[in-house]
Order: sequence, then C-alpha cells, then structure tokens
Amino acid sequence: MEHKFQINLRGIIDLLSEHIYSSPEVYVRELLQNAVDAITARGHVEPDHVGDIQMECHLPKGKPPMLVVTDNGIGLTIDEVHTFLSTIGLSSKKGGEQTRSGDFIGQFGIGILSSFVVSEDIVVITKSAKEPTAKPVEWRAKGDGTYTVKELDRDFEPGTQVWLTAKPGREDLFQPDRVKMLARNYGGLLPYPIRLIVGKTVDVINEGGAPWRDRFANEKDRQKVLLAYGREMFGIDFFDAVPIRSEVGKLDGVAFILPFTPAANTRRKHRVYLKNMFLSDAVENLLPDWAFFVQVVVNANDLRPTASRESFYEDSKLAKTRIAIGDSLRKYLIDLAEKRPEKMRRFIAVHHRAIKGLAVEDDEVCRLFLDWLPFETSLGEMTFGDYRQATDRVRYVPNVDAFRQIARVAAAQNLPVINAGYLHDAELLAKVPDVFPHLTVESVDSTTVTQDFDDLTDAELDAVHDFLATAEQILRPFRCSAEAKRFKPAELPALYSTNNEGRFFRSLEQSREVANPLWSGVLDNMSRRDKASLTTAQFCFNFNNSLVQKLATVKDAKKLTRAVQMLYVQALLLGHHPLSAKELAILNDGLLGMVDDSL
Ligand SMILES: Nc1ncnc2c1ncn2[C@@H]1O[C@H](COP(=O)(O)OP(=O)(O)OP(=O)(O)O)[C@@H](O)[C@H]1O
Repeated sequence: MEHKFQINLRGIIDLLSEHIYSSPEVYVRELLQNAVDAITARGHVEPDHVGDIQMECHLPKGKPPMLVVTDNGIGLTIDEVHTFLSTIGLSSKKGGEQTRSGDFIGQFGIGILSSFVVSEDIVVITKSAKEPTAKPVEWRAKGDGTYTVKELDRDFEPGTQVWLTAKPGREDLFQPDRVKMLARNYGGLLPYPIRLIVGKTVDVINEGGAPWRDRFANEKDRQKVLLAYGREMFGIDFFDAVPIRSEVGKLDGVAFILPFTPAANTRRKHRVYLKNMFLSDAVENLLPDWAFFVQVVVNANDLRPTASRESFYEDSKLAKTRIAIGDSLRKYLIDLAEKRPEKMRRFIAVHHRAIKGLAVEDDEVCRLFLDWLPFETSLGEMTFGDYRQATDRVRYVPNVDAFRQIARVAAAQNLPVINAGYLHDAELLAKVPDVFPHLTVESVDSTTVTQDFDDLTDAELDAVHDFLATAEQILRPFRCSAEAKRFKPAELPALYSTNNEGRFFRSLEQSREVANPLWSGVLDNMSRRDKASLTTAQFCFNFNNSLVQKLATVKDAKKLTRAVQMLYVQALLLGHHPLSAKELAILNDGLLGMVDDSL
C-alpha cells in the first residue's frame, strides 16, 4: 500500500526561519513582493491598470497589533486559493497561462510562510480580477498546518488583503514606525505608491524612486544627489558615483567608488533590488573580482535570486551581467584617465596597492591600470607610463636592499631602475611584455650598473697598483675584493656590491654574533666549509672622487687602514646593510680617531 508524506508545517517554518529568512523582518518583504507580483499579473490582462498597495496598522487596546496589506492586483479564484496558497512549494509564478515567467519576483511558493514567523495565523481575503462575478474568498490558515476556505457574501474590488496578528514577542515588528521603515526599505524603488495608514493618517512612504533614473540639469547636480544617496545607503562619503547598466539581467544602478583601500579578502556587500523590490544589502556575487573598489546599489529585472535572496544564481546571465558592469566601470576609468587625469591620480593614490595585486592575476586590469601605477625608481617615484616614455628597457632590482645599493649610482648615470622589492612589483613587471610586447624587462644588479663604469688607463692602474693591493689586504677579513674605476656621481667615493652568496655570509656572521655557543659552533663550520669563495663582495673605489685620488697617495699604513675601513663601513651604510659588531667597532674607532685628530 502506498502512503503519502505528511508535512509538519511548524517544523518547516522553523527550518525556513533559520536557514532562508535572515530575520523575521522579511515578512514585510514577502508580503510586498506578493502584492507587486499580483499587480504585475493584473497588468498582463489590463495593460492600463495602475497598481496601489496599502499597509494598515491596527493597534487595538489590550489586544495584539495587526497589519493588513491590501493590493489591487490579480487576486485569486477559489481554486487558486486551494492550489497555490495552500500548497507549500507551489507557485502560480512558475508557468501556466497567467505567467510571463521572468516578470515575477516570487518563484518558490514558500514566501507566505514567513508570515507565520511573526503571526499565529494568516487571513487572506481575495477576489480575482479574472472572475469579476465570483464571490470573494476568505482563507484562514494556522501555523499548525490547518486552513479553512469560505466564500464571502460581501463584495470587494478585485485584489487581495492579507491580515496578520502579532505573535507574543513579535509586537515590535507591527509598530507603525517599524512597518514604515521596513516598507520604505523594501519598496523604496517601486513605481507606484505604498500608502501607510494608521488611524486617520495616510502616508505615502516611497516617494522619490531610484535617484539614478532622475533627470538632472547638469552633471554636477547629478553627482551631488548620487553621492548624498550613497552616504544615506552606506554611511560613506564616496570618492565618486558612476552610473552602471547592463542589457543582460536588465540591470541599472550606481557604483560608488570607495574613498579608502578596502581590507584584503573582504568582499563588499552590495545593495540589490529585484524588479524594484529590495532583495538584500548583502549580495556578494554581482561584480567582477577586480571591482573591489566599488560598492553598488542596483536594480535587476532579469536575474534569478536564490531562495535566501542573499545572492543570485551563478548562471550565464549573471556572468554576462558581471561583464557588462565591468564594462561600465572600465569606461568610467578610461574616461577618468583621458578627461580628468587629476582625479585618476587621486584614485590611484588610494587604490594602487590593491590594483597591483589584482593586475598580477588579471591581464585586463594590468592593461587598464599599468600606466597609472607608481613605482619607486632610481630617478624618484614615477608612474609606469612616465617610465616607458623614457625607455623601452625596463630595468628593475628585485629586492629593496640591492636597490638602495645601486640607486644613487644608477641615478647619476641617468639610468631609471625600478625598485621591485615591494609586494607584487616584480611579478607585475614580469607581465609587462604581455601587455606591451615592444618593451623588454630585465632584472639588474649592481654588476649590471657597474658595467657602465669606466676602466682606469694602464698608466693610472700602474700608479694605484700598490694602493689597491693594500686595500685588498685591509678588506680581506670582510671577504671583499678591491677594484678601481671611474663612475658617477663623483661625490660617491666607493661602491660596495655583493652577490647572493655574499649576503648569505653577512647574515651568517651576524647570526653567529648573537647565537649561543652551540649554534655559533654550527654556524662556524658552515662558514668554514666555504673557504673557497672567500671574496663574495666587491669594493669599487671611484677615481672620479678627489678624496679617493688623495687616498691612493697616502703612505702611512695606519692612516690608510683607517680611511679604507671607514669608506667600507660608509658604503655598507649607504647600501642599507646592517653592520656586524666588528664593522660597528671600526666605525666607532674611526670616528673617535678623527675627532681626536681634529683636536
Ligand atoms: N497578494 C497576492 N495576490 C495574489 N496571489 C497571491 C498573493 N499572495 C500570494 N499569492 C499566491 O500564493 C502563492 C504562494 O505565495 P508565496 O509567497 O508563498 O510564494 P511565491 O510568491 O509564489 O514564491 P516565493 O516563495 O519565491 O515568494 C503565489 O504563487 C500566488 O499565487
């Protein structure tokens, strides 16, 4: 024998209120949505029909407050009451002759159950516009899953009334101010009036509509109104307001540009209306990932919401809508770059770090923004656009210390070298040839820069031979070889450069100085193992520098040692290398010695 499932309505309502309805307040949304859908359905059979919704608050003394929502929509016949109102999960909006699918907001056939979260019972009085001679129908449903239906003898205009009575503990949701606030929030964009009636007072609560659809005398006025609207919606003084539109999804609205860099990994929550009814202010999946710097308010007429109303279904329509929103934003940015460069610069100043991160991942963003992005270079801060005006060869140093070491020398040679030691920079520069195929990108180090150094003549080399040999001896404990060249700037007496191995030894030595005896033994062994590569750094004297020229003639060994050591320490400091204890001692002794000499 076959049996039918039984449904425990209370259980279903609890389930829905925990998982689908984010708060009990959404009952107002569901009631308004049903009214809007009913008016839309009536519009299909009576194209000139003008919609009207009333919300009446009753506050009877000593009894729970009540809310009556009345619409002049299509109404329901007695059969439809049994079929659609009384069957959970069945909706009149999914198919059938009265439906032009896509015009309605509801689709699941569960919305009305949200009223049971705030009201013990639901009374619906309805009259179908399709059967004007039929009697109105009254449907009374209880949260325990029972309902009664009867025909009424009184006559009504076609439409529907829904009566709710506050459950104990839910009275606050029925107070006129709260109802007004909720109805304004959910129905603010509706193109016909929602009237709130309390006693004798009647208040139209949705005057204004969507501000981005208004006509303005000029662009400035429009900006002012939209930015004020953004402030009202999100409590933020936005940088700019950009109209957005997509044919697919039938979407329009406004994107507000954030005036600050949003924290990494935070997804902005967008305020979304569906067919002019508020859907959610927490929709996350509407924008392309790269548009992290905006927060939007939009209305979509042709996207499918999930049952929770917190996001849209990931379908091809949503994907295409996302692309169209991206296009609106791209157009704005291109426009900004071309017509309002000063504003673009301010935009970049706020968002460049995040844009760099995104440009690494996304070729399109890279193409769009690269020219505007700032980089530290040996010639000062420059945008990439300025940089590539100067040269087709993009030279960069992949770490900050190496950059410090060569920046002055590169600058003196008028060589723009980018410091790509900051987050994302090196990865971003690696992508440059994809975006600008005529540019070459190379990672350089101090040896590349010093290639432009001039050698001394043979005669000069002969003259400084002894000096260099002595300097080499003085520098040997520091694993440093000495050479002599001519380079710019002349004020720079010497340049210290080291390769990766050299950097390793320097850090090894510093660790040994602070390590305990056991570890310093281990570290000792490690450094001894590599006796072969004793010189891992170069110290290059600049014979354009008058001090160095003078130094090469000094015969006094003590003076010479101190001077070479001091130049060495100074070069380390210029290159931002942390000094070892030995090097610090040299600096100390040298300075004190010099002070002593001058007294
Ligand atoms: N104000 C109304 N006027 C006419 N019909 C209504 C009204 N309210 C509800 N109905 C009918 O009751 C059915 C069930 O409504 P319910 O709100 O539960 O679901 P829905 O609106 O179809 O879908 P969803 O669960 O997505 O809101 C609707 O499909 C509609 O036929």
